[in-house]
Amino acid sequence: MNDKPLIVENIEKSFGGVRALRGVSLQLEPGQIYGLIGPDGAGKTTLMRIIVTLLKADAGSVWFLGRNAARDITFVRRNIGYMPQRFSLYPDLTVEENLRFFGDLFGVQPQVQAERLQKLYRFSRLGPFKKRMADALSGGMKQKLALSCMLIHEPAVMIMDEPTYGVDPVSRAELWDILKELAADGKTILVSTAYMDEALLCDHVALIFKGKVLASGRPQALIRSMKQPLYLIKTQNAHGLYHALQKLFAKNDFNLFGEGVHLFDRQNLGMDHIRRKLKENHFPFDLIKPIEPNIEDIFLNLIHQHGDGE
Ligand SMILES: Nc1ncnc2c1ncn2[C@@H]1O[C@H](COP(=O)(O)OP(=O)(O)OP(=O)(O)O)[C@@H](O)[C@H]1O
Repeated sequence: MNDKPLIVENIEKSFGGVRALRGVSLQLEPGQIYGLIGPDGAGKTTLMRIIVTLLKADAGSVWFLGRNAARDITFVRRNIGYMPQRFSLYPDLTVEENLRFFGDLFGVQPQVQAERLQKLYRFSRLGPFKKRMADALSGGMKQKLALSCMLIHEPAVMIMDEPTYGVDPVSRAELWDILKELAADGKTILVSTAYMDEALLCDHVALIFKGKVLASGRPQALIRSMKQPLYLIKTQNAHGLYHALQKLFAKNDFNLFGEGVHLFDRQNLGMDHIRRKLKENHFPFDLIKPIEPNIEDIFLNLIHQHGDGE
């Protein structure tokens, strides 16, 4: 029997006419941080709810530690940690009371709880706030408490739905440090995010869009797989340039970023040729230079290749 932490095979799920998942497959290795990267509505939450047995798939299967999840719901729920997007802490309980509540819920003995609380305080740095009401915590602290509540029964596999959503950058970095520490400790983590920069913090990512995995692999390998030259065209007027470029290039060739436009040179025109064209057409730009793609470039490129996912 294959006892990989998690195998997802060809999951399909529709809500009425909406195909939320169209044949999604993933395989997680022990101790891996596996990122599910995609924009709102890509299907990340639906997939996670199916994995943790809160929702039934229309087709396909989930294997959790070698067992068929749909047939062994109790085993899955006992051994998996799930942190939903809107995690319900008890606002009028303190940090410690929340942790103990979840400890009781998962049947963790009080003396074991006491030990685990100390460990959780250490890495969440919530120790000094243990008597504070959950409601009075900052957004980042609430997320760390939610994560700690999920960890009190020490699950081997964790499913986290956008744990850093809406959290300030410092708390985001702290949460990622915690995930890294957990993975180093042998825990397997499936984490979703809509923040592209977080993809680089994962060992492996699946780029998901409109219910389909467009690509999966190590983030750096995905970046290296991009063979076409990519140029940054810097400008003070990115929107103006973006619209102007529509006259010269196919819409799949360029994307708008804060500092300007990223242009994929699909036709191998070369930078000098492109620079000349921009000047001839009086397009507003400061400079053009070759750049390394980032994960967002890769994602946008894949979305375009798939005909915007349809
Ligand atoms: N209970 C439901 N009823 C109808 N449609 C749903 C339901 N749940 C999800 N959907 C639809 O399925 C698609 C995938 O949604 P899902 O919430 O899984 O995406 P997501 O990637 O998690 O995005 P978000 O971060 O916004 O939750 C969307 O089109 C959504 O509107």
